[in-house]
Amino acid sequence: MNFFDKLNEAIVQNQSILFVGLDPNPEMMPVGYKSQDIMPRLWDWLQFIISETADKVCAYKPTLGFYEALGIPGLELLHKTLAAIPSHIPIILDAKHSDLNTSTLFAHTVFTEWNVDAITLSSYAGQDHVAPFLVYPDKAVFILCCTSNPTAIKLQHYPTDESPFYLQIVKESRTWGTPEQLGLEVGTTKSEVIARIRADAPERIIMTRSIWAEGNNINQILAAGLNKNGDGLLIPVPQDMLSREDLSKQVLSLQEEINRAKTEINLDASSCSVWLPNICLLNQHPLQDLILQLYDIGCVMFGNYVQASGAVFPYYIDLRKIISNPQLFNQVLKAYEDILRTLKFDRVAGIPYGSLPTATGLALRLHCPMIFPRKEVKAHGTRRVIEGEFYPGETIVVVDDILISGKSVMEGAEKLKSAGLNVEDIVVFINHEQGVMNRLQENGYRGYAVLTISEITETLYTAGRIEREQFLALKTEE
Ligand SMILES: O=c1ccn([C@@H]2O[C@H](COP(=O)(O)O)[C@@H](O)[C@H]2O)c(=O)[nH]1
Repeated sequence: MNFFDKLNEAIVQNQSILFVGLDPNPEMMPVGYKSQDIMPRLWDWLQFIISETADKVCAYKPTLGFYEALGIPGLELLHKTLAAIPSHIPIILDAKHSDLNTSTLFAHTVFTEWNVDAITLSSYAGQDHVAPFLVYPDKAVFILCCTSNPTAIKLQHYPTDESPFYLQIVKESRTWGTPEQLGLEVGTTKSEVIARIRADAPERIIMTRSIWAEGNNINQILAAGLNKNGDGLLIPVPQDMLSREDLSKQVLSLQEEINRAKTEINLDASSCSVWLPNICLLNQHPLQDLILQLYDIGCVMFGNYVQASGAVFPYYIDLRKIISNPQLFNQVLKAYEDILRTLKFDRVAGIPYGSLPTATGLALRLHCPMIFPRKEVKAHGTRRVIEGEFYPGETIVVVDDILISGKSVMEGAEKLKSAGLNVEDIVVFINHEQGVMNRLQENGYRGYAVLTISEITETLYTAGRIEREQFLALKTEE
C-alpha cells in the first residue's frame, strides 16, 4: 500500500489528523523517568508515547537529528522505536535531508532498510535531490517550505511579502512529484501563511509545524489549511503535551476538538455562501484543479487558430506541453486511466506524435503492452506501418489528445485495423463536441473523453481565468 493510502486509512481508522513527534530529546524528557542511564529512560518514554497515542494519531514523526545526537546508541534506539510503531500507522522520518550527493544511498537506506513511509527533505537542492526519493512509488516526501525561525523570515519572505520565496518553493516543488508522493512541510505560527500555501497548492498534503504559538486558534489553522474536501492537513500534537502523565487523555481531547472544528468548517463550506477566490464550491467540476493547471501552463490558448481543415477556431489546445510537467502529466494519465480501466483490450495504441507519451505512460501504469501506427512509413529499414509487437485478432484501445473532426484518430485506427487488429474504443482527453462523437459512432467506434470543451471553458470562466467575451465566443461556437 502506498504512503497516501496508508495515511488516509490511518486517518479514517483513528478519526484523527494528528501526528506525534517521537523525539528522544533529553531536555524534554519528563522527570518521572527515574532509571539511571539516559538511554533506557528515553526508550521508556518513547514507548509510553506510542502506547498512549497509537489509537489517536494518523502518523508518527521521529526526528533523525535527536537520535543521531545520541551517537551509536541513538541509532539503535531509532531502530527499536521504528519497530515499536504499529505497522498500519505511517512513519514520516524527519530528516530534512539536504545533500544531493548522498540522496540516492540515503533514500535506499531509509525506504528499504529502515522501512519508513515518508521523509522530510530540504528544497534547496532542487528536483535533482528529491528525485532519488521519488523512485520508490509507495513512499513519499515532504518538502520543507518554511519554518517559524524568526531569522529565517529574511530568506523565506525574500524578495517581497507579496511574492515570497516560500511560495516559489511551493510552486516549483509541485512540478517535482504527484500529490500522492509529495507533500509540503509548513512550519509557521501564522494561519495566513498556511492559507497562502493552500491557495497555491490545493491538492497537496500540508504537514503543519510550530502552529501552537500562544494565542493561536486551531479553528483558524484548520480553516486556512484544509482543502476543499475538508482534509489534506496534518496537525502536530504539541511538544509539551508529550511530557504529561495523562497524555492519552490530552491527545483525545485535542483530537475531539479538531474533529468538531473540522465538521463545522466542512458544513460551512458545503454552502454556496462560502467562496474561495472566484470559485463557487457548489457545481465545481471534479477535475477543476486539473483544468486550471492546464490553463496555467499554457495548454489552453484563446485567439483565432486555423485548424487542419482550414476552419478557424477561437481557441487552440496544446496538450503536448504536459510532458514537461511530471506531476500534471501524471494527473492527466490518471484521468485517462479511469476510463481505460472500464474497457477491455489487449494493447494500447497512441496516435503520433502528440499522444505517444500518453500511450507510453498509460502502458506503464496499466502494465499493458503498447503499439502505435506510424504517421509515415519509411522507405528504408523495416518499413513497418505499426511499431511494436502484436497479434492479428487482438483488441486495441486507441488514445489521442483531442477530437476536432476525428480524422486523425480514425486514420490511425484504420491502419491498425488493416493489420488485422480490432479497434472499437477510442479514448481522448478533450472532446471538441459539435457532433464528433456521433461521427466516430457512424464509423463503428465508441468514443470516450475525459473532458469536453464546454466543461473546460465553463470551469475557466467560473474560476475567473477567462473573460466573459472569451466564454461567450466559445458558447456561440457550440
Ligand atoms: O486545438 C487543437 C486542435 C487540433 N489539434 C491537433 O489535431 C488533431 C485533432 O484534429 P482532428 O480534426 O480530430 O483530426 C489532434 O490530434 C491534435 O494533434 C490540437 O492539438 N489542438
